[in-house]
Amino acid sequence: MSSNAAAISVNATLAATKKILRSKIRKSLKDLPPPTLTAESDAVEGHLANWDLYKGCSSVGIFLSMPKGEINTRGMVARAIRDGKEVYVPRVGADFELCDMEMVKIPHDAGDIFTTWPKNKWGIPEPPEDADHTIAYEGGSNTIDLMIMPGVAFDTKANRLGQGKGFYDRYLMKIKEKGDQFPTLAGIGLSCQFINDDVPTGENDVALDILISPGGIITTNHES
Ligand SMILES: Nc1nc2c(c(=O)[nH]1)N(C=O)[C@@H](CNc1ccc(C(=O)N[C@@H](CCC(=O)O)C(=O)O)cc1)CN2
Ligand SMILES: Nc1ncnc2c1ncn2[C@@H]1O[C@H](COP(=O)(O)OP(=O)(O)OP(=O)(O)O)[C@@H](O)[C@H]1O
Repeated sequence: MSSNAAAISVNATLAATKKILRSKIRKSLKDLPPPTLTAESDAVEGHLANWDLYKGCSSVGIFLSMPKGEINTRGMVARAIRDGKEVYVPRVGADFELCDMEMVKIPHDAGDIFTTWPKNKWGIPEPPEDADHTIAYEGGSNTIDLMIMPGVAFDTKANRLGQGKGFYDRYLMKIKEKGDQFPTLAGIGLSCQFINDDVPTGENDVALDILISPGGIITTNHES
């Protein structure tokens, strides 16, 4: 086998292994009773709120949760705004196939974005394209101190398995290519998403600095 063919086969195996793990965890998430999802989301919010790095940071990147099968971030978003942070959220834009993403600042007068902003194909609210929004890392400013990352699964070394489109991994690569400093990367999720087995990883996957589970903050030895 040529080295090129070998690399393709390794990547195919990696993608298949990730897919199996993704569907297993997605099933657990689907079966989670709504009161458990709410209680666990509140617990994660509590740990975030008490974390010194969060308390000291001025800008936070966070995702707006999907309607189902994902930790509910409404409370965390509202809290970060109340705490006076600049809060940035993803906008994936109209062409999903590009897998391109920006982090857009929530304007101070935005109101209840979960009800007023348009929803993308996954039911996630997104900042409207036509409004005059501030984009993170544009013109070398508006950087993000703390990036709260979604995931399907996280392992004990803070490796992350995402939704399988590579949006966040590509976004982080853009920051690196611009020569900007990485934000602190914190993965959040529900209990069934923190697994003892290793998450399969490839060369594009970026390990996180810290995990926040309903049980508390999990620090790692990972050097960012
Ligand atoms: N709340 C939230 N916002 C986010 C993310 C996320 O994980 N959570 N993203 C993180 O990257 C980006 C969006 N990426 C996503 C990629 C795929 C799916 C998804 O549900 N995909 C399949 C699932 C079924 C399957 O493939 O088996 C689908 O289209 O139904 C959702 C979000 C940016 N915004
Ligand atoms: N930085 C990158 N540049 C180019 N392609 C990438 C990059 N990161 C990931 N990809 C590609 O995107 C696809 C999905 O990657 P992967 O399965 O790692 O996504 P994920 O980390 O689960 O998703 P997400 O980051 O959206 O949560 C793969 O084909 C992968 O090769």
